[in-house]
Amino acid sequence: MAKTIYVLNGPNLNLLGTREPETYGHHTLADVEKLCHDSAALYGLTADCRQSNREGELIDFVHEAGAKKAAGIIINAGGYSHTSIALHDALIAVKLPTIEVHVSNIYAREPFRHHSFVASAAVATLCGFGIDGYRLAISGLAAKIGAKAKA
Ligand SMILES: O=C1C[C@@](O)(C(=O)O)C[C@@H](O)[C@@H]1O
Repeated sequence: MAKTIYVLNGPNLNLLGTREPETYGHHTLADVEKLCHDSAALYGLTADCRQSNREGELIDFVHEAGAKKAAGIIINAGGYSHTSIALHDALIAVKLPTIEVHVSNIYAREPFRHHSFVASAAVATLCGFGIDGYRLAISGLAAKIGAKAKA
């Protein structure tokens, strides 16, 4: 079974910790990535964590995950969630189980955040749990792919 999950974070998520802490909390991207490494390890999986502020680079990461036959993708595409048909198409193209994450509850925010192009390419979306959403997403992905928790 494939062991690597790609954890992709999009634009401005490198600013977690200092960016609008009232909305996104005080945890940093480094905290997110450590949480993902630790959460994946519980299931014998490895998290390959990437962040980019560029749409094309995120698409390249999705293609790479597909080419390497990764076990799945966890993605917070940030603002591109609401705009990027190209990212949606890339996720559909690689056919990997994908879980969408948002730190904030996008449905309790401005109407322009209520639609996500990523959502329709994903198995599930988690939003509003803060950075714990990444841990929950990895747990959900592990269940989906049949990766059992290590004793
Ligand atoms: O950049 C982000 C972060 C976000 O994806 C979240 O994690 O809550 C929500 C998006 O609407 C926003 O553009």
